[in-house]
Amino acid sequence: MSDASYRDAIFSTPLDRVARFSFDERVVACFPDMIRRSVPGYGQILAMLGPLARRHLRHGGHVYDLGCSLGAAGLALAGQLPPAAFRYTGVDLSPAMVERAKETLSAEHPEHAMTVEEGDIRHLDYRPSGMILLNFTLQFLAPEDRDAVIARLFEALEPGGVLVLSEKIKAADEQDNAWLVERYHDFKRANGYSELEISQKRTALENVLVPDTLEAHRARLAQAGFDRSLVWFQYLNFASLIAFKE
Ligand SMILES: C[S@@+](CC[C@H](N)C(=O)[O-])C[C@H]1O[C@@H](n2cnc3c(N)ncnc32)[C@H](O)[C@@H]1O
Ligand SMILES: O=C(O)C(=O)C[C@]1(C(=O)O)C=C[C@@H](O)C=C1
Repeated sequence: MSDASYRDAIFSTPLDRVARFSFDERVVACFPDMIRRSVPGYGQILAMLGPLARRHLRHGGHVYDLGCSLGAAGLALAGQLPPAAFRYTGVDLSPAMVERAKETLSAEHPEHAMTVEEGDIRHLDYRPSGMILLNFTLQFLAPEDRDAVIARLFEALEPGGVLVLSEKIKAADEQDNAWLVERYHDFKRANGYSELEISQKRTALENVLVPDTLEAHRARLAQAGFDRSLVWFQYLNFASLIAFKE
């Protein structure tokens, strides 16, 4: 199968200097395994995209998947909806991700209208869309860039459109946050990651993945113009929101 991947062992040996995390060739090669073992609820979130599209996307509408990585959301939609139901554009900044995503989508779903392009979601010339997915992508943008991107997505959405925003989050209360982070590390241990892997990955993600609180996300969505938003999924410090443009 074209999405077969290696087991993630990137942080398994001691590194003299832990480099900033980046979506390079090594990460691409093990990404399906990494994200499945590192993001609580990842599979459940993907499994709801088809049902959400059935409810909120008009037949044949356009879907953006921003920071699409290997196109997992596109694969999930194509597995659940017929080809005429939607058109899909995946966008990612990492050339290695884009190359693999293109291969996978065309090999597995040649009958679906799905394209993947290399681009920076901060500077994209957005076309009108009925559904926009940001599945664990906004967290990688510099905090000061986030408001403008969400505002542009609101503009790009057609009336009746929805934004699905999945993110690693932090709790406003320090004690609650510490508990969630510790249980998240337990989740990683249960999925086979060692103490060394957990701590080196944590270092690599410092100042690269900067989580917001759910309150900050909802305030940003409201500020951008979204009429309503709600958290439809949460598993430890990972959550998914849906925001509606009336
Ligand atoms: C955690 S991954 C997303 C996972 C993916 N959405 C999924 O469901 O499997 C984050 C992705 O965002 C991409 N990314 C980060 N900053 C970006 C930007 N400014 N523009 C486009 N893509 C970006 C990264 O290259 C990476 O592939
Ligand atoms: O491993 C972590 O600590 C994570 O936060 C998981 C996470 C993410 O949330 O995007 C971080 C980087 C990889 O893209 C895959 C998963």
